Amino acid sequence: AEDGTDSVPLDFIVVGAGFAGVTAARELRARGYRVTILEARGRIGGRTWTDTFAGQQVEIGGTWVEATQPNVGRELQRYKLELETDEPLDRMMLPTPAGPKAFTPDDGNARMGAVMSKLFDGSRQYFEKPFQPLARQDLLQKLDRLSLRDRFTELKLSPEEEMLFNGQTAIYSGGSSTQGALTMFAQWWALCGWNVDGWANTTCFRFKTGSVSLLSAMLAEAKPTLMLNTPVTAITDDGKCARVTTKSGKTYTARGVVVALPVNAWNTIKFSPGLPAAHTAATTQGIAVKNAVKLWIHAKGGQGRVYGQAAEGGSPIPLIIPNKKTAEGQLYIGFSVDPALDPNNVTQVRDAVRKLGVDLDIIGIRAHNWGADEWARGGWAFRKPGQLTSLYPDVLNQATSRITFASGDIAEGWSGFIDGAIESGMRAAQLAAGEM
Ligand SMILES: Cc1cc2nc3c(=O)[nH]c(=O)nc-3n(C[C@H](O)[C@H](O)[C@H](O)COP(=O)(O)OP(=O)(O)OC[C@H]3O[C@@H](n4cnc5c(N)ncnc54)[C@H](O)[C@@H]3O)c2cc1C
Repeated sequence: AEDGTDSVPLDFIVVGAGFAGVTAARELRARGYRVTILEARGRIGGRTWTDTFAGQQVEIGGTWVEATQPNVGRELQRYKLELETDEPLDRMMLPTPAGPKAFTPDDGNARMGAVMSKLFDGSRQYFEKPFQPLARQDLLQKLDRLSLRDRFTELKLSPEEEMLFNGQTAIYSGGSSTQGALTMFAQWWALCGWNVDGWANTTCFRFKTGSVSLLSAMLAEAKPTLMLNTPVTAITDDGKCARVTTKSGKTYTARGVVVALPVNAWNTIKFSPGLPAAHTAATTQGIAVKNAVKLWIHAKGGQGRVYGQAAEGGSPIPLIIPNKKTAEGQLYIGFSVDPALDPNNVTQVRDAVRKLGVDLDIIGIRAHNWGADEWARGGWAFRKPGQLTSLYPDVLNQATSRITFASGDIAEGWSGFIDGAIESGMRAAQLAAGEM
């Protein structure tokens, strides 16, 4: 009876032990329910993964958080966890029509901030409430159809100006600025307080004891039955209860299920009845970017704390950000969305980074392709044109009376971030418990 496999149903099943699922489990437990978590991987954390590389604690997925993000801030206080601040940058290598050029961090950020202000001009109105992205749906109907590329075209910036930022719009969008919605980045800009210091702060602070330390603290409170290596294949709501079937053929019955998978993975589960139209559209289109690779690059000293950024199309690794020092040199975080790059090939990585004007003497690489990861099927969330206004009004609701979805990919505030995953888990627990 205790394991839900016979006639006595469990209270709640949470599928997926990333931040959204673990939060939902804790919140359901706080309401007095017993929770079982079914997780496909052999570890918790999903698209966050605290590990070790070059003798240092590193995050293979989501890394940076801020105490000013509402959900992260609240959790830091609750469990008395601390953040660590990255050392300041020595210099920024930014693209110019004449090639990469070194800027002081103040100058480089100010120049990028000037472009961002133009690109997202109007967002104080259309995202007047940054945590309620549909508050001004009236203003968003047309705007939400624009890609970031459409907005660049409309603005007619000088090549110098556009190059300073289109590498970022391209990589966050998944490869090209035509793929990502203007309103996605504009919402981040609004959440950052409409200024470039706020934006720079999104890549500055990390959990001192790793993202896994927050998850572990939450789990200690949630006291779930946690089943790792247990992929779920089918979920049924028969009106009386929810039935969850695992790959090994076991079936668990519960009063409700919180499905805390990446949106891109929803369509790997057989749902009966089938998903509502908005949920189906979301998982068919995908929200997280498909080819996301994050690389930890270990290089001998020499280049120091240099930040490098390419123009759109300028390098298979358009962004590198320095992280910790090691005994031998310096760790850098690189991002790529180029399927042609072999992120474990030192020569390819060195050549890609050289295009940013940074010459690294690489002694080690630790890369993870989140797009190719079968339990992620994508990296960070970045909505496509139209997705906010067409999907959010429905996808935030329960799918059926006993099936509720949670994911950082569909947060109202910081979607694409850990904060958004926690937010979504909080909301899903309320929905599942019948409080909304
Ligand atoms: C490369 C990269 C860098 C990022 N950088 C940052 C950053 O610096 N700061 C930040 O705040 N955010 C960052 N993010 C985003 C952040 O990591 C995510 O928004 C957040 O972790 C998503 O949490 P989630 O719980 O919604 O999904 P996930 O963490 O993906 O959790 C879903 C869980 O479901 C499991 N699962 C999948 N299929 C099944 C199945 N069939 N059965 C059972 N379980 C299943 C998965 O294994 C996983 O554990 C980054 C993401 C990536 C990929």
